[in-house]
Amino acid sequence: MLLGCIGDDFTGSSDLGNTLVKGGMRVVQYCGIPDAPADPAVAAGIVALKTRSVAPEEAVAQSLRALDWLRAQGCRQILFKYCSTFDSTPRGNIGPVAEALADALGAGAVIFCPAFPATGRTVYQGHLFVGDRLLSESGMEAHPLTPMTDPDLRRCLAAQSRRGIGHVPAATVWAGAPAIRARLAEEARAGRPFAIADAIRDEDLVALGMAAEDMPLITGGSGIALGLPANFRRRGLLAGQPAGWRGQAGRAAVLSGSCSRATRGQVAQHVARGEPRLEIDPEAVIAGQVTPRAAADWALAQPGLPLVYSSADPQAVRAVQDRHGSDLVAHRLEAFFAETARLLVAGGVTRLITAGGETSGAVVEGLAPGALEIGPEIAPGVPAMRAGDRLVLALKSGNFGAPDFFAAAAAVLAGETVAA
Ligand SMILES: Nc1ncnc2c1ncn2[C@@H]1O[C@H](COP(=O)(O)OP(=O)(O)OP(=O)(O)O)[C@@H](O)[C@H]1O
Ligand SMILES: O=C(O)[C@@H](O)C(=O)CO
Repeated sequence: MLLGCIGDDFTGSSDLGNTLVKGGMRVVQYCGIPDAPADPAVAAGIVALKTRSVAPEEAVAQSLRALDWLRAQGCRQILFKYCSTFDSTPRGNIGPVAEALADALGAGAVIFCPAFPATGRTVYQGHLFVGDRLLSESGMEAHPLTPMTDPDLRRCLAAQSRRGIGHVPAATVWAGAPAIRARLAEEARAGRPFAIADAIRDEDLVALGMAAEDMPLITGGSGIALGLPANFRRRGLLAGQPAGWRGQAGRAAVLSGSCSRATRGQVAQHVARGEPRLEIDPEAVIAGQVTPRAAADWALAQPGLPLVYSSADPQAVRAVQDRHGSDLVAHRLEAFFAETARLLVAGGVTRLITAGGETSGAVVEGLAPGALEIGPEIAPGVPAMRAGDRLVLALKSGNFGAPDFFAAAAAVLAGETVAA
């Protein structure tokens, strides 16, 4: 294994896998820390954790265990993947995890760059933008777990880290890898080893990756991996391309617990196409009036692409959260979707599509597939994945995908090529 990656959530880890596969690496995503050695043919291994919003101490402990396993596989470089919207709280977990990894690896200067231009996330003057809005005006300021109210990533990181915070401005990034390296060294000498790097185009991320070639640790969104496969290729450590994707025939189904604007648009499109759908009322789940068994039986009896969804608009979400508390609602719905997924797979579904980071995490933990082989891209940030001989998956982050995402995912999972 050349590159060892630690992801702070499951869908975000598959987003990173997507970037690395497009760069020509064979990539496997491990759901949790494996207890056996990796297949030696894997070029990049991603240990997917669910550490984005747990206590910092827990996130650090799990990340260090993941690091130990990755180092035992011979990795030459470690990448810590977090969200392209820098999802964190004033306590963490980006700062504390990065600090612990930097200490363990003896890393000096460390790049921090969540930019993902293909999905509108760019960093300029140390500030994070989503499209043409600052992060703090993008909707992320109202996130239920990790509200992002400060778009200045230098201040965000300073609040959750004991290291000095530096900056690599866009003009330096545009000057190329040697200039970036010089700036990082200068920042480290001045006591600012954790450097927020500007990046507004893919080329900027490639230049940052090239500059980080000899660094033991690099951190960012999936975009920060854009330049890394070429580093290994230049050194003769990586050759060829991963084996072609083998699609999976058989029944498909979609489970959506994401309430993001993008997902609600995808649900609306699915409904408009006349595809079968079953809306799940959280009240009915909490009262035990709707069961996973009933939802799975309904889906298994449908032709086409059945969708089971609780996706709802913000007012409806708030109303049920006000009645029951957001933790209880989330917990019940996630358990509902995890059990429905298990029943669907047991009932013969071979292509499963899930929407929402937490929802997908619960489903994957429920299915316990161990390792997921990353396949081709369905949409920016979302790859097809194989989980063993009979099951293929697509795990969609809430904000990703075009309105026809569900149909596109079912087609790619079946091995069909779809127009980009
Ligand atoms: N109708 C609903 N009312 C209240 N909560 C809901 C409802 N439907 C889903 N939820 C809960 O809302 C949360 C949605 O989070 P999830 O991470 O799955 O989606 P997301 O936030 O859109 O995705 P991402 O984290 O990838 O951006 C889950 O905990 C889910 O159980
Ligand atoms: O970086 C992103 O935006 C995604 O991979 C993700 O982590 C969403 O939760």
